[in-house]
Amino acid sequence: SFDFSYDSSDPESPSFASQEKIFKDLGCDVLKAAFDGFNACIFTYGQTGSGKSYTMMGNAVRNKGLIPRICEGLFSEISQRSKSDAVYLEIYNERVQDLLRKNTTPTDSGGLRVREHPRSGPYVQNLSRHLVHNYCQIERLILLGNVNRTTATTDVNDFSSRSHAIFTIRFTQVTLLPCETLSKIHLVDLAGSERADTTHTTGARLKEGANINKSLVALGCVISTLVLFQNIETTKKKKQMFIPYRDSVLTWLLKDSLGGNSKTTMIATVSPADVNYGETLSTLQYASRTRNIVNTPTVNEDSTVKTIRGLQAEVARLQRLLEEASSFLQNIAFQIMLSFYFCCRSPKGSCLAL
Ligand SMILES: Nc1ncnc2c1ncn2[C@@H]1O[C@H](COP(=O)(O)OP(=O)(O)OP(=O)(O)O)[C@@H](O)[C@H]1O
Repeated sequence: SFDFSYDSSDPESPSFASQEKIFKDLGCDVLKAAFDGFNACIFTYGQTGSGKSYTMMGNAVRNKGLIPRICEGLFSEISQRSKSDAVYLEIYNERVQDLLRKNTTPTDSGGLRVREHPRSGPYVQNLSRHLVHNYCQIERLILLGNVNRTTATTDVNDFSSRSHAIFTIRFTQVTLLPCETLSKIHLVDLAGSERADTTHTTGARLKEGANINKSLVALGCVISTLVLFQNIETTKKKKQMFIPYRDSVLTWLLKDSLGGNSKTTMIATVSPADVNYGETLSTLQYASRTRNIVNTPTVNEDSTVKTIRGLQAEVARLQRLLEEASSFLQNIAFQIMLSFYFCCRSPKGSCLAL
């Protein structure tokens, strides 16, 4: 089962799906979620060379992919009261690297450290964050990050991504005060699953391939456990279950997007070639399992803003009560005055009761 299915192998075919079509179907939902105050995520999964980077990034000039189009959409609708910042990282051989600032302080293992905040969740320490005001600024960041990203030539793909890349936009909106929402948009281009016998990799490429596969297995494991978790009915058993998010940096950073607070879309890319039958089947099985995950997206409001709004509602309620009480008192006063008037005007010894 699936929501959409696209064929982009032959531009002459009547069923050909352009980058614009993919954006209209999938990217617009991400924008809507962000403007409504939800977190959103799109990630691509598929074998090496099947078109993940093409779908996410595209050909920068002619055939823009989802990332530049989503950024364009965001800035075309953004208001004066919104602000955005972007981070761009890659996970290369299980190490996190900042794609927007090469000379970051690495840990002993050579990458940046991933930590977890009790409320806002996992984050990368010392990752450079860039305030962006318009599309040109964010486009520059995308291009810089793409230049820094680790790619290499394999037998299957001339520009094969050797790392998982996560481009994250934090989008804050201040609408009628007091209302502030923060949406995190994760746009993820995973490195492709690959078999050494088809890619003919050796040495460093082989090691990269092994690490790529390792984190994709960890992703698969998280997905399977989440599906099991959601099928369990008793809360006690649910509490005993452990979701192995921390088994890889990728799953740890995408914790919210997988079974958490996010509207997430998975794009499975497959090759039309029959030699790839096995990989295609495995990608579709992976996607089919992922579809069973139920996320719980909520609007991300600032807690102080929430408190202020609660207090404002309380003030409004008390004002209403005061108004009701004062009109009741006015009414009583009027009636007393009226009865006094009639008492004064009635014949001696009798009093008109109202
Ligand atoms: N729909 C498409 N139309 C035209 N060209 C495409 C399409 N999909 C992929 N390509 C081309 O195929 C090649 C491989 O695609 P891409 O690099 O996106 O694969 P990938 O899945 O990201 O691979 P890897 O996992 O190795 O990084 C690229 O040259 C890309 O431009």
